[in-house]
Amino acid sequence: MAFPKAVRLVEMSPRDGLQNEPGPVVATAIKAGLIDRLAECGLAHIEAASFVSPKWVPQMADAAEVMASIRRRPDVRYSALTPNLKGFENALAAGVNEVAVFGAASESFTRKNINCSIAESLERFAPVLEAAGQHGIPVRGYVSTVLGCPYEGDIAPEQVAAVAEALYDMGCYEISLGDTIGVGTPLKAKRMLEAVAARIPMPQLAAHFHDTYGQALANLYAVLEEGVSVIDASVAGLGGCPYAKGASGNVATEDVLYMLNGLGIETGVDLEKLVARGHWISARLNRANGSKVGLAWSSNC
Ligand SMILES: CC(C)(COP(=O)([O-])OP(=O)([O-])OC[C@H]1O[C@@H](n2cnc3c(N)ncnc32)[C@H](O)[C@@H]1OP(=O)([O-])[O-])[C@@H](O)C(=O)NCCC(=O)NCCSC(=O)C[C@@](C)(O)CC(=O)[O-]
Repeated sequence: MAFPKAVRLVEMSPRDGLQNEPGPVVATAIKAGLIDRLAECGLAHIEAASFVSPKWVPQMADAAEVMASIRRRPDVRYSALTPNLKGFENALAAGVNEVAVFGAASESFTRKNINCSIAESLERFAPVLEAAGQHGIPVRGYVSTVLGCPYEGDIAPEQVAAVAEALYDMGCYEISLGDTIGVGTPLKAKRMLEAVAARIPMPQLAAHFHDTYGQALANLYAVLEEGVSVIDASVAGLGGCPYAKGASGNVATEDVLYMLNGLGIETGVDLEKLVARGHWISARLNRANGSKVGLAWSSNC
């Protein structure tokens, strides 16, 4: 299979990147400032917030305020996580363009993350899909732990495919496949993707890879070869996983973009501006920039 001509980048840093940030809650103005700066780079889909329980994820407690503070652009889709109907109603009131439900291929991870079984999670998502349909809001579906679980280890590709298919059949327009703890390797990623793509059309699949073991770019290359054309990434590699100590954030958007540019794949995103945004947010959070491209670019390497 040939590489896609164009890739849609879905920017994760305001949500996946910040939800697990240690220390004090990041100020709403910084979150909104990050989203606005990312939109200026040409990123057309930004996951801006999470309408989840503030007890579970305190960093996302100001989701509505973040949505109210951003300078909305008509060419940008602002999406948010919604684990249940309550989250959906709050997200709708805050004016999101799109929502996402999030499940996992592992029973243990599902329990730790959203406090229910896989079957119960699907039952909870059904009314979200129904309400979203009534309001014309597209719903994305996430499947976590597609290449390994911090509690159960290896996850069978067929198990990933079954959960992905259930979300797709429910009406999720796109399924994002999450290597939550970044343990995957390219061949494993290909095999998992093949199992899912046997049930869901490839254009409806997205790759959401974390970089804990430094494999994310290699894994992305492998699934690009198979025809994946939607990639989730986080500027400066922001993020982590609350259930896997030491897990890294999403692959850095700058690093993905540099690779895609090298492959001649269109994204519509400006790398120079993005590198500046990566430095901007790293300085605000007082943390090291996790993008190799960001660091190299700025040292004139
Ligand atoms: C799903 C629940 C709510 C279940 O949590 P629960 O405790 O089982 O829910 P509950 O229905 O019993 O409610 C408990 C309390 O939460 C409130 N509540 C209930 N729902 C909401 C809501 N939507 N917004 C605000 N508040 C809410 C509810 O009103 C109640 O408040 P209380 O009466 O105690 O004051 C909880 O487990 C939760 O919020 N989990 C979120 C976990 C999370 O956000 N994880 C990170 C995102 S997933 C991820 O990062 C992976 C991904 C997507 O990036 C892909 C990858 O990398 O693999």
